[in-house]
Amino acid sequence: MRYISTRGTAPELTFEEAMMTGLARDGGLYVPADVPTLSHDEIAAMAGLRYEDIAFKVMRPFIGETFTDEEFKSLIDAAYKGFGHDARAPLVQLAPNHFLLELFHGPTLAFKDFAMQLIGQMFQAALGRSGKSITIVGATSGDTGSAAIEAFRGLSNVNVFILYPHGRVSEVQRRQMTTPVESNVHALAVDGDFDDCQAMVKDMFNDFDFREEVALAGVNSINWGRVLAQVVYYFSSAVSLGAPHREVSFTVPTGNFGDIFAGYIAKRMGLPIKDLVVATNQNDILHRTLETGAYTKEGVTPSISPSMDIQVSSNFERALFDAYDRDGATVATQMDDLKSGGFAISQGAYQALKETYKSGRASEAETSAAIKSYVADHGELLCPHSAVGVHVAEDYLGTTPMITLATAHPAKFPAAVEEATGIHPPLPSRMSDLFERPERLTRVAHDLTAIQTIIKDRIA
Ligand SMILES: Cc1ncc(COP(=O)(O)O)c(C=O)c1O
Ligand SMILES: N[C@@H](CCOP(=O)(O)O)C(=O)O
Repeated sequence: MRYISTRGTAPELTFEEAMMTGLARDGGLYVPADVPTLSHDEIAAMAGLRYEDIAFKVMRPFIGETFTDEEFKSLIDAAYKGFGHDARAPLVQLAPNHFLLELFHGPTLAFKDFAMQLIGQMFQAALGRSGKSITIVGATSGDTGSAAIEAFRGLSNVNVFILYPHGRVSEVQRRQMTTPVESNVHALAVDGDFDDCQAMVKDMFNDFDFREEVALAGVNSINWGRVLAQVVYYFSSAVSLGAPHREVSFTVPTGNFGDIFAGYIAKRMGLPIKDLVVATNQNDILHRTLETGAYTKEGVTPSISPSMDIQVSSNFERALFDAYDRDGATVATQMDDLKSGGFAISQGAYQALKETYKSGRASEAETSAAIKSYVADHGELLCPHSAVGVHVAEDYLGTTPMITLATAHPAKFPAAVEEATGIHPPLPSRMSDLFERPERLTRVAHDLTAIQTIIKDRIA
């Protein structure tokens, strides 16, 4: 299995190389040269299996020779053993044809744990073999950062620096990043928004001297391993509702487009998915793009679903690459145009995107109303991101079962949940002292060179 860049000029890599490399050297994102498929019988045989066993069957074709089967199975088992639910990703029925996929039973209470816990295991195995040390630099709107810190805290051969937008993550998210005591984790509060943080991380990858000097690695969804691990729960949930014998649809609260792109990969692998619905909050660039064919940046407006406050949606590049029949030069040109405000997608590529993705948006009022009505009518207390999902999904309910992804636990966003319902969602007991733990963070300006200096000084 080889991996190629969405911009067409970086070297082809193996799975292990792509995982450890992060961003391609031409600025693109790695994708598999060919997407492997699973037969109807292979998918049918997943019925009744443990989540871990489905994970092995789904991911094995992508990893080449990186791990033996036995090694890979034990990494998967280790990744999910700390989850607070035996099913790992349980399905809850909301209405006759509407289901909620709870992805918040991992250690940091968001769907990021599914990929980050496994990436943590895979990185440790690969670094153990090579004897190397690395510096992970990540950007977060709240959840990737806490999941990454949890997965890598205390490791002697990994330093983790997380850039988050100061004042724009929830207090629980911030404390999850700032209270771990291990000296290898560093929370950097940036004066800017998530897009600024993500752009600086990509700039660090494009600064080849810095990249070599600190042995830079990425755990954002830049990293193909992140997307791959998220493909699994599309299979586990669809199979539990009768796939491959019947179709299912998914609605996915979307920001950086990694999660819904994982759903698209599941479909390419042979899972019978009817609709893949992109659900955005008021920062609705993806919905507007799918409505108009023009990707046009506007400012980010802080919302009650802060993890989706994103305008430059990293994995949309992977979607464009396929929509343009894998023409890396065209993708590179469009990504250049994005720096100066946006680009128009060609008619053929736009049609391809429209055939693959449907979309909708939830305003702030609609999000709050969904939080309120789903607890009142369905007994399900939702986080604001999941509420965006169910609100949008309602427009697509029909005869095909719809699965909406619940991407975070309501207790990560207590202010928005309490405002909508009057209910204060409690944190699980293992983190009930989160608000008593001392915080450790560094305030930084939106200044790439200054942040690179901090990173170099800290790892020296
Ligand atoms: C809780 C939550 N929901 C939804 C999203 C959007 O997911 P993606 O960036 O993969 O589109 C994020 C951030 O990634 C998130 O943290
Ligand atoms: N919402 C994310 C943003 C980063 O997304 P990623 O999937 O590329 O890591 C977050 O919570 O940080």
